[in-house]
Amino acid sequence: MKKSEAMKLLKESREKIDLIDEKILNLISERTSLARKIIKAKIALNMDIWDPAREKQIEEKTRKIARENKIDEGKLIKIMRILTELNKMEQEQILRRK
Ligand SMILES: C=C(O[C@@H]1C=C(C(=O)O)C=C[C@H]1O)C(=O)O
Repeated sequence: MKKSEAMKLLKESREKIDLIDEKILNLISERTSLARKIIKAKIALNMDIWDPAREKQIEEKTRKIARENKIDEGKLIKIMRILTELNKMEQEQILRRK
């Protein structure tokens, strides 16, 4: 591959990653903001913030998608655990403000 072609390929790929990253971050924000509705429902249902059964369901779905896409299961699980921790933190903050 010529250097100029390589530079063009790198630039175009990074531009695509930038767009994907922006979508991912917006989706993370949307996912986290759902904590407001979820904690409201949990208060009415007298439910704990932490729901291990639900998190197990999410983990199993994550493992399935990781296998289907040949992505490291452990790493994808870690990412999802961060997202669930983020959501639980948001629920706890809302609860403390009530
Ligand atoms: C969002 C919820 O609260 C917690 C966070 C979860 C998540 O971020 O997916 C899942 C289960 C709960 O531990 C929920 O109960 O659905």
